[in-house]
Amino acid sequence: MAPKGKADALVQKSPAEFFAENKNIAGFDNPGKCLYTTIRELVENALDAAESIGELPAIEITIEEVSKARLNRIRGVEHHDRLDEQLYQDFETEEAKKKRLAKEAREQEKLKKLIEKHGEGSKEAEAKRKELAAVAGAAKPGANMRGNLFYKVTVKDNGAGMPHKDIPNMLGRVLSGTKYGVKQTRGKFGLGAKMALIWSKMTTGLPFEISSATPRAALRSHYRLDIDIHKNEPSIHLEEQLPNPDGWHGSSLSLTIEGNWSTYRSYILRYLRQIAVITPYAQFMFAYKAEDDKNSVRIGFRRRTDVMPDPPALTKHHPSSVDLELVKRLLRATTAKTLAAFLQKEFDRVDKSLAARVVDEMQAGVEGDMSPRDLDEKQIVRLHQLLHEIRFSDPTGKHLSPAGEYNLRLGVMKELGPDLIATHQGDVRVFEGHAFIVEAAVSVGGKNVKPGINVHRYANRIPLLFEGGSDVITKTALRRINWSAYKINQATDKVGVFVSIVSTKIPFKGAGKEYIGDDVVEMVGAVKAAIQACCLQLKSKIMRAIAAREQKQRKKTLSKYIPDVANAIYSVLERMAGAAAGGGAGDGEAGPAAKRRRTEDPGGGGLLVRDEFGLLPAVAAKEVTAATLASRLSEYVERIDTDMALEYQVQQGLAAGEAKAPLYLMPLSGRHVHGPEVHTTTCVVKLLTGYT
Ligand SMILES: Nc1ncnc2c1ncn2[C@@H]1O[C@H](COP(=O)(O)OP(=O)(O)OP(=O)(O)O)[C@@H](O)[C@H]1O
Repeated sequence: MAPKGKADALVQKSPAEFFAENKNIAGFDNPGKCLYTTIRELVENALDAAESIGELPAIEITIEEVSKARLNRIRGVEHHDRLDEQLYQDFETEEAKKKRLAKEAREQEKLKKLIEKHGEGSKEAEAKRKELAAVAGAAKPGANMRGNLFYKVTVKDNGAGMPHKDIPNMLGRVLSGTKYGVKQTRGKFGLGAKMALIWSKMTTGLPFEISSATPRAALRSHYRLDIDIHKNEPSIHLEEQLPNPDGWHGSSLSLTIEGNWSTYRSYILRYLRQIAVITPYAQFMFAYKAEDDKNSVRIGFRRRTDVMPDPPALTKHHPSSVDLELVKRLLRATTAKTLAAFLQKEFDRVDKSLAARVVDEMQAGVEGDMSPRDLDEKQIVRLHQLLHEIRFSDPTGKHLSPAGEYNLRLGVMKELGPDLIATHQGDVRVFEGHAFIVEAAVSVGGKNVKPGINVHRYANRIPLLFEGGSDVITKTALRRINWSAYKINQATDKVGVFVSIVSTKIPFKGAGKEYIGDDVVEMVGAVKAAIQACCLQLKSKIMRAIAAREQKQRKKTLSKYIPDVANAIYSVLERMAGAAAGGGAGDGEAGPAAKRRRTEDPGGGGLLVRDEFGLLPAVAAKEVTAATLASRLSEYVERIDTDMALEYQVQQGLAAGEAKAPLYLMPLSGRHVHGPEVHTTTCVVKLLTGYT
């Protein structure tokens, strides 16, 4: 607060200072989350860099534990022996220690009792165990002290690399980047890598270590650089260009930060697993190197296809997406000589004749051959209004690069191995002049899937792991889909919902790119439609599965009774055959009727027997036994089952009105256009839809 009577002094902040003070806006909330977000930002840059040159990404991610002692050695800080132990937060008197240990023992005793009463793994025991894990260590003095949690994070890619002279600005100046154009990219704000550097600066003070080479470069750049937060400027510690004899291209970025592996380990691994699902054409090698090697982790997510989606293309601004300030900026920066040429050159969906009509509509003395720079303030305002009032065709969406149903399906199959899966790619839709495409996969069953609806979200092919509750995908999946209408039990079935949205503008809430708001009506509609389309496909699969299950069950039930039924019938037949042989009279009829026998029950019960098939003599001669009857009954059950299955298939085919088309087998060639796939237990049949 300013001293009384004095006004607050005016202070200006650099963007770097602002983000350093509000790092949670960019997803850098606490040490654990910072470790996660650092990995995420570097991995996403690596993927963007490889895809931008059409290279199948191969990415190495290493997190190396750095003890405080090692960190101090790196920083040149001398070893420090404590003089006065009692000064420190982790000091504990003998009495306090005794009390703490006694309490811990009591809690362990309670857990033991719960296990005895409800069993190991029971709900009660697990809840207690969780409670103990949550408070473990928290009661220890000094628990809040920042401990030994430092990590060297290195991410290496085989991407486009960075031009030598641009590296300091790209990685040492907040809000600078190459992804501000109208293009679908994972990065957008020119912030992520610098936030990681700021975090490193705030916690360890160590700089960025960067190696990078562009394709076919004879030299490789090596930088050690830092950021001057106050000036928002790079500060270079080391700059050199080294020979690049093996023609390597890509980047390797390394930072040493404070973090918390144990609390964010599961998020980091989940993130990698999910990015492997949506990017099956990439290879990720992950290594966590602990100081104690037994705690180290190594995981590889192998490339599962060489089919990479076409890279996204740069497009122009759609007229309905521009604001007044952007119109002014475009007018200033354009190389077009006339207003008509400006409209045609700078905007999507504006051809020559439409540009001329827009200029005519400007009126007030504006001519098509007028220079864009000569427009006065009022004319610019008029132009901006017209751009929003005139009906322009929607963007085509050809510049977008969705993962593709093939990749999405492949990723889900490989990671979850579900029992059933359906995928769908929606049409190109538009919001605020930006095209977007929603793709979805819905799976049922699979490994490591919890019962219920498990939502997996992707935006521009980035997995989104946090703030799910407010996200358009989660809300739509949980609240706007009537799962039971598709024969899916929302509570007990293991349902995986994967939704991926790609666009030149993802309406993220916040610079941390954690979730997409639920307030964009167009997006809500597209997400719902994509999930429903998958559910519809699943419904027929599920109904077929249910019918097959019921059929199997029916057969099992019928077969179970066969021995008893055969024995019962046989014993009746045996009695009848005995009675017939013992004096029953024929009915005297001729012809076919001669086969029939009528006999009176020897017991006098008045039983009338008609032996339609001439069975009784065969029974009497032991040609027909209980075993014969059982085998004939089994055959019959088998036959009606096959008949019913055939009947069902025919009805399904007719009911679904499926179009039938001839099917041919042929060798694959590069000219074939891939269509959907048919997955069986032994093979995958690729359907081809034509030639290029
Ligand atoms: N591995 C890399 N390979 C090539 N270029 C890179 C790499 N990492 C970063 N860059 C370049 O540095 C720029 C800045 O990266 P940074 O992570 O700060 O922001 P961004 O990716 O553009 O956006 P966002 O803040 O949304 O992540 C990028 O735009 C890109 O041009």
